[in-house]
Amino acid sequence: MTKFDKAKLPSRYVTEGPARAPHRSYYYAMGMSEAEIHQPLVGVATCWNEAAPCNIALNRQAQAAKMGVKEAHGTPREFTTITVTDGIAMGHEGMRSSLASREAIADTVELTMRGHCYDALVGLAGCDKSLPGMMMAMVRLNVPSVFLYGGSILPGRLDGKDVTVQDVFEAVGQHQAGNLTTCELEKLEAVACPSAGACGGQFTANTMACVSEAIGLALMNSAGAPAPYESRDQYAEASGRAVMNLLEKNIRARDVVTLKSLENAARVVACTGGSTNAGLHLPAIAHEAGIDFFLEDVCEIFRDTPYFVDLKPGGAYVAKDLYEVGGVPVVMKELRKAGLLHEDCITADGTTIGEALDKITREADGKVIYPISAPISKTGGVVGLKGNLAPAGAIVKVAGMTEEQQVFTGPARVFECEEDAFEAVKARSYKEGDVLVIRNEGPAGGPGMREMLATTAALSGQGMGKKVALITDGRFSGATRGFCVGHVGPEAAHGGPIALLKDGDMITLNALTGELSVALSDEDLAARKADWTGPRETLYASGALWKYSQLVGETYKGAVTHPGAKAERHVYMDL
Ligand SMILES: CC(C)(O)[C@@H](O)C(=O)O
Ligand SMILES: [Mg+2]
Repeated sequence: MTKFDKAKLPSRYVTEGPARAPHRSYYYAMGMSEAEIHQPLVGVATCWNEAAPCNIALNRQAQAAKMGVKEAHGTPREFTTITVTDGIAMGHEGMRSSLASREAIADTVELTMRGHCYDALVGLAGCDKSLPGMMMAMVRLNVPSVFLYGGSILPGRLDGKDVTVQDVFEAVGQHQAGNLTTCELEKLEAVACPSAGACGGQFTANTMACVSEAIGLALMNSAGAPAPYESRDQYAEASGRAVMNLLEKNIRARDVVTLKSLENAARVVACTGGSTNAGLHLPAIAHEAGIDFFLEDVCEIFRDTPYFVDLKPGGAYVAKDLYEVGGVPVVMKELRKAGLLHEDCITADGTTIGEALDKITREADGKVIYPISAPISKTGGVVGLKGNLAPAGAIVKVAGMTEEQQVFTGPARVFECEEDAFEAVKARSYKEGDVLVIRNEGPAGGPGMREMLATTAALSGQGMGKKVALITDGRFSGATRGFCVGHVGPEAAHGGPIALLKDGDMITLNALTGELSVALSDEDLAARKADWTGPRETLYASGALWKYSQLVGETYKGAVTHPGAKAERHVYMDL
């Protein structure tokens, strides 16, 4: 006997009454028993595929999640969605599909859930866009939901040192500069990524994995264990049981994701020196709940959050090291000590964050996680900027940079797209002191807001990462380092000031005061705007990317494809 009142669950539309006999026939066809058909139906969405190591371990974990659902008298129904893997899409046209895939993932999970009237959702994801896409679907549907990260990759080992894919991207620059032989490059590429799992530093996937715990959608500590560890499967099973508990208590995704829990998530991004992409994904998740939590709100949190977790790319350690010293819960305990955490938010086990943290006995180890009272730096590893060059804001990761390195003035060197900039970097046709400007790479103008690790890593690899600055209306990888300012808004395609820059304009970037400006008066900018010939024509006149370019909204609001949506009028069946 199930303790769930099926008459109140969405799945009754597909399993109950004489009119649903044909529907039940399909379930019998898949080997389900009568009892299983009449239990709650739980969608188990995974992003498993063979595109990249990030998602390859999800299938195993999904089976464990399904066991957990079954143990708690639910019937799991597994389904998959798409992914685009940034590491492989990087540096070419393919990267335009990346951010657009976040929306496709949210949409496909939503449509599958709606079409089959599932009652709850366990979502497993392992890569940069699949994590926020899955969380967006949970908040959009507002069903009882538990998120589970697929886990990070193990670090590679070369010449007695841990290495990650970041080293391989940067090795391309060393190779271009003649400081690395082809043979050495090949040796590195063969060992840098030794297992299943998402990129190992505090890059975008691990940043969003930390967010999943901090925001409350994932069980505490579930993000930490690397993908190949079968100990992850205990969390998967527990996630399956947890979603049934939430269903019983009718705790839904929007009870968990609130303004306060978004603030908790932003704190964790800042104190770990996380990916600037969180400046897009947190507003996008908030948007699904009808909450205005824009880039400037995220940056406001960053401003007074100490940076105290020493992770790559700014710092020394990888996700596995963080896990070994206690993971996100220990980080959150430090935030709590400084009064920087809302403890009353709900987490995936149905208790509050404060209650969940009370059960954690470990303390900051002082090496990977510093005590918040003696942080690496007093302000966040990620900073927001504004000024006459970015009236709608911009974002930069400063983790690992000294205060002197966070102020830069130099002449603009303008490129109309990433390829032009990469070629110039490859040919070393730029100078120390330049501010490289890459425009027409915004969400609508790219289209797709490409991530530019190939170019920024090449600069670092050439040893020029600290000698130039870079600004763009596109975005950066979590593995990008150097003074690289992204999300400059409004984007060039919308006629933002970045579209009006000319070579030689003097640009000032100041992460200490939060300024991004160009030495042009309002009159100068207005005169240039009057002469502006309009957005550059993109390559895409049809298909998914054209559709995306037509629908996508502004960067500071998360580059969502339905900026006018009214989440407060949301319906999922009659929940
Ligand atoms: C390839 C990476 C490192 O995953 C990157 O895409 C990121 O955003 O962190
Ligand atoms: Mg990425």
